Amino acid sequence: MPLPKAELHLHIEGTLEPELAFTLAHRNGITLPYTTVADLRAAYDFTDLQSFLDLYYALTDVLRTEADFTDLTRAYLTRAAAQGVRHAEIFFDPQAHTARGITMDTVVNGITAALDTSETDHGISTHLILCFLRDRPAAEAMDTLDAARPHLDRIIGVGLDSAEVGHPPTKFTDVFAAAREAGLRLVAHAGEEGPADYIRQALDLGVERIDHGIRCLDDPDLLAHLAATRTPLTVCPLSNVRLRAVDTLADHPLPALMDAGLLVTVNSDDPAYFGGYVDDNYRALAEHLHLDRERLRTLARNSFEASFLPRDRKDALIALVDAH
Ligand code: HPA
Ligand SMILES: [Zn+2]
Repeated sequence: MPLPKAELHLHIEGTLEPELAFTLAHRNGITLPYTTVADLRAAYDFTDLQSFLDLYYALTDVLRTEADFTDLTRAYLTRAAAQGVRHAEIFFDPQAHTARGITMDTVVNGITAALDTSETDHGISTHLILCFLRDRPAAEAMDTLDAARPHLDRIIGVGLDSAEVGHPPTKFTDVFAAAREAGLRLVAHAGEEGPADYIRQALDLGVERIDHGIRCLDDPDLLAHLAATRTPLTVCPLSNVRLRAVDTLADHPLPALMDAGLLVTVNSDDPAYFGGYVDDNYRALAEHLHLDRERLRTLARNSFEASFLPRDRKDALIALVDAH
């Protein structure tokens, strides 16, 4: 059995497997520009974040109805259970859908219908995090937050994703202040392709976790600050290699981040696109970086520690790792 763990960096749209993409395209009368699953998988040859995002956004077009979002989320939860996931904090990108005329209600109702049965079906507790697309205007992010207000009982926090370079966190200072005012938790992607300074800016927005964050190694003072404050990083090793933020798994900076005293977690990001779900990431690290069992258990404990669960739930889940 895989180690019990939390997944804290997972884009639900990034769990769309080619088979389900074809099923939903057929159901919705959409013709994809690919004829077979193999043909589509062959397009998963990315050179950077943008080349991935182009395909990721193109394929979201098959998601049209509540049932589509429910099927997508159910498929993820089924796979996550087999990977030892006991708690998942799931990102979604409403602007990728509302920009196509799909309503916020359709997206949130569809996803939460699957989350509602996750504890019973899979023993996985869940939280939902709304991400703003940083390459779109800040005013649109504010409109997105307003459109989500009727659903805030189902959304624990907000994040920031999409094309990083040229779209610094400071662009979203007002939106993040409004989200905090609404009682939401804050996270942001920073330091994936962008510079260490974007991590500093994300901290200035008030975020509690940094998604990716690997570029903090370029700034020793920032590294020391992240260690001292126990600010979690949600690191995604297979993603970093596929999007060429890191050359090979053997070169991945995860051990250096752990050795610097950071609260590092391992996550899958967009598993349908990057060649593995969360335990596949743990196993790839074990193999290529020779992480021993105790280091893997530390990563699993960190995943619960870095979650937005209440203290007693964290402790109960950490005890499962200890007993594993
Ligand atoms: O890894 C990512 N980085 C930025 N934006 C994203 N949107 C989906 N996945 C990602
Ligand atoms: Zn991500």
